[in-house]
Amino acid sequence: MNVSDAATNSVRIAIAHDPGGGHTARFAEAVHLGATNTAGTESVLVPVAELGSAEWALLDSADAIVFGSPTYMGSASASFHAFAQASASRWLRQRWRDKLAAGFTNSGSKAGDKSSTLGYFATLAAQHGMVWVNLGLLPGWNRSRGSENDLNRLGFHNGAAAQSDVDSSPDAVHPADLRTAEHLGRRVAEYAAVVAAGRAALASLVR
Ligand SMILES: Cc1cc2nc3c(=O)[nH]c(=O)nc-3n(C[C@H](O)[C@H](O)[C@H](O)COP(=O)(O)O)c2cc1C
Repeated sequence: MNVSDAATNSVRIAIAHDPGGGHTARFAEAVHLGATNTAGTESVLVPVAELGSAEWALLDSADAIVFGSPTYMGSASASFHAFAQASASRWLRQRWRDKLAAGFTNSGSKAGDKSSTLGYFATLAAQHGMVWVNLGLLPGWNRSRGSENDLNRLGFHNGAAAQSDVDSSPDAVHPADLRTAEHLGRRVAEYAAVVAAGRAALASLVR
């Protein structure tokens, strides 16, 4: 069992992300908000460029890890890939096996090859034996009465995707994308609680 405490139903989510130039940091904070606003959840933001032993321990003890990065050149950033490579030490012992995983990304174009980044996160999670939590939202902004303010306005399924104009400041990120990221944080927190409760129930059966 991870840090979740079955007695208090508390679960911990770690958001392993590259804040990029600031836009992606806003979405990491939104995922964090969605998770912390879910009863019984602790959430921690872990910037992947600053990993010391304490930060690795946070990841090792989390019930769920949410991966996040800007999309640069059609994939996660170099900084995120360096983190993924460094996580091979965990992969070798399958240290993160059976944790939940999810992902989010942000890029300049509406599509912008963000699917590649989210797909990469899912592959990274699979290599670690983690269990992928998708976005769980129907696509928004795809009907005559739809609007860019719809949740999941960009229509992704594998994770939360955001678009920020390349000449905009991080203060100007799209509110619908922030709400979509918050939704992901909430969804991961809810599933982490379900898994923790299920494990506790199974453990009590075999006692
Ligand atoms: C090196 C580099 C590569 C980029 N590659 C892409 C890309 O593949 N697709 C895209 O839509 N935007 C791309 N962009 C635009 C960024 O994804 C966009 O500006 C994003 O909001 C940056 O987020 P950040 O402020 O968190 O770094 C790229 C930007 C840079 C600097």
